[in-house]
Amino acid sequence: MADRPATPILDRVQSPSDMKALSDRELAQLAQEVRAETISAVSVTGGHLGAGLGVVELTVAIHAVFDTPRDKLVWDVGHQCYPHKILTGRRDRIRTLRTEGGLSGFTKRSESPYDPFGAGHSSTSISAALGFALAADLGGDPGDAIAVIGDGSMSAGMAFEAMNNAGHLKKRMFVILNDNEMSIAPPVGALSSYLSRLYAEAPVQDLRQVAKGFVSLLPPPLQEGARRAREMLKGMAVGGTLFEELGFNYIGPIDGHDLDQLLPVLRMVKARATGPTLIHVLTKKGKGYAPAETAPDRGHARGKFDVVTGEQKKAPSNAPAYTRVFAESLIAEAERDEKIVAVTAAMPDGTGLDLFAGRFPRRCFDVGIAEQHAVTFSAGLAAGGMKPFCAIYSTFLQRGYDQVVHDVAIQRLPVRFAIDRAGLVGADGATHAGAFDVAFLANLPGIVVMAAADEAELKHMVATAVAHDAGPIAFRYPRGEGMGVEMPARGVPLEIGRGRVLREGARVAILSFGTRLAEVLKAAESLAARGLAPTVADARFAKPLDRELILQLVRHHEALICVEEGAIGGFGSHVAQLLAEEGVFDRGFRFRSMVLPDTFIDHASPEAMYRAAGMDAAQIEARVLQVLGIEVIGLRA
Ligand SMILES: Cc1ncc(C[n+]2csc(CCOP(=O)(O)OP(=O)(O)O)c2C)c(N)n1
Ligand SMILES: CC(=O)[C@@H](O)[C@H](O)COP(=O)(O)O
Ligand SMILES: [Mg+2]
Repeated sequence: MADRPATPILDRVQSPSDMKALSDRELAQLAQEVRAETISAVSVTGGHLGAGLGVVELTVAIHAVFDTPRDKLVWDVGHQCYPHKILTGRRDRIRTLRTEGGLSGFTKRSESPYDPFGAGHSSTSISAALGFALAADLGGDPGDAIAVIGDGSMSAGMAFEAMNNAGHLKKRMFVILNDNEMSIAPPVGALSSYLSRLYAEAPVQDLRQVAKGFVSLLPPPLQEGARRAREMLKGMAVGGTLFEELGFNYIGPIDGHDLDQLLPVLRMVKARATGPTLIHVLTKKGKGYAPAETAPDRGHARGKFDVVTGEQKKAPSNAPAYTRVFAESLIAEAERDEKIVAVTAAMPDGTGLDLFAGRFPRRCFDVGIAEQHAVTFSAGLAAGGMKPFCAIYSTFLQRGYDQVVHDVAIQRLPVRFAIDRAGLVGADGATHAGAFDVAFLANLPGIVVMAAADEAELKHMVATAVAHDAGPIAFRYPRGEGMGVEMPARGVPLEIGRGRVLREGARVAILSFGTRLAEVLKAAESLAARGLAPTVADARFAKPLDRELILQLVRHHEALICVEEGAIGGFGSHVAQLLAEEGVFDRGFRFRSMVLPDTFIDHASPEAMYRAAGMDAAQIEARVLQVLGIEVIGLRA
């Protein structure tokens, strides 16, 4: 075993510039130290583990060979960026990952010059890197542009839009395809099979022409490595690839954990490549940590864990998670209705459709990271007579919005949208907030938009969606555990457009939409203790609104306050529109709409984020007192 350096090399690396003087052997040692640091950090904070472990050597090699941050390194999704953050001056804060005030779990421009482009959603890196490459070409920020994109993210249409354009523009840029044969779940799709064939047959683009003579260009210490690369390439077959057809130089596949391959190839392409170049690296998600390597999801996301055993320290919950309630409700409905089918965009576990697929393998479709396709595919299923449940997180549904409008709503096709992760999601921060779905859906003619106030309501909304064939219908529910309410034996379809009054009060009515209801009821309790018990109602529907209920609340109260887990333009805006149209404001009626603030809220716990958003029980109470003109010291509305 090579004698280990007395001082960890990582202690001598404050930034990538400190890596330039390291030998290849020292870089290999550095990679091991970065891997250990990544495991240690995530054991403390929780977060995305497997993807980062899979790119440790690649991260070291890129920062050793390229001149970051002058060269722009753009990570796709960004969930694999923890080794990158450790090597780019953030090691001292790496144990604040995904915590309030701490480092983001994804790349973020405002966090570091080494994060030239933010991420969180997949398949954006090639587009962004191409932008940087053209900017440099046109006299903007100089430097090379390198996108690192996974095999799963490569399956999204946006990645091929960018490849198509890059191949056309023919500007020098680099795409490193990190192929670990994993998405969150095992990858699906023809592209995944194609990539597997690429290294089964090992056809590689013959770079001997590029390799010829470049050795003399490199400084002597690097020439040996370059010779090895040339020898290695000599042994590889010549073959055409899809990527070359798109105008890229293709190199690979190479072992993404072998610095003896990575370093000379990256040095070579940096020295000599012209035009767009794709380097296909093979890696293992979770590499170097057995509890991740052997896990079905390869350690994609983990709570805090014990490094030795890999055991997660997750507090047991006494309430079913909303996701599981959705899945179990849909399974129960599908037992009775063979028209029910389900669609996910690469998130079977996150949406709970892995449970549905286990029961109905032929009626569940994972289309890969392809939300646009998922929506229109669902529209096709509906047009073909099925009852499709398109289960997509609120934030990821943003990617398929035109398809919702153009292919579903205009044709009034009965697609059922199961919108999980509605509202603020916590550690994933602003890129994953489910803040906008009500705003971008409820304005569509003919759509029904619901929000579950608790897990029992969610079960009824699944039944409601099954029964609704008149057009598109969406129901939203948050990430995490339910309220622990009593569950009905069976979901019962709700009357479309009907809300419910939960407690009668006076002077002020609070109309809640979604799971803020729990905080509203807490606020109501506190107000009752002041002798100011408000009426509390659950709207259930943002579209169609329960006009009768709303106007009744107006008739019997001095003021109406709406509360929702969404940005402006959603439920409260629709109520305001109704009140305006009914001339309610002409009579000086007081109305308030509590929505998420007009800002992107950084990662923290969901409770802390809602507090920052001004939407916890105390702030709801303060808003009621304020609208009644009652000033209470210390209560911030
Ligand atoms: C538009 C979008 N849809 C879904 C996700 C959820 N997601 C995060 S990582 C991931 C899998 C990415 O697979 P790959 O690109 O192969 O990276 P790996 O985790 O294997 O390193 C998915 C589906 C996302 N971030 N963005
Ligand atoms: C990186 C990414 O986009 C996903 O892994 C996402 O973080 C999953 O979110 P949940 O943890 O809410 O399923
Ligand atoms: Mg992958």
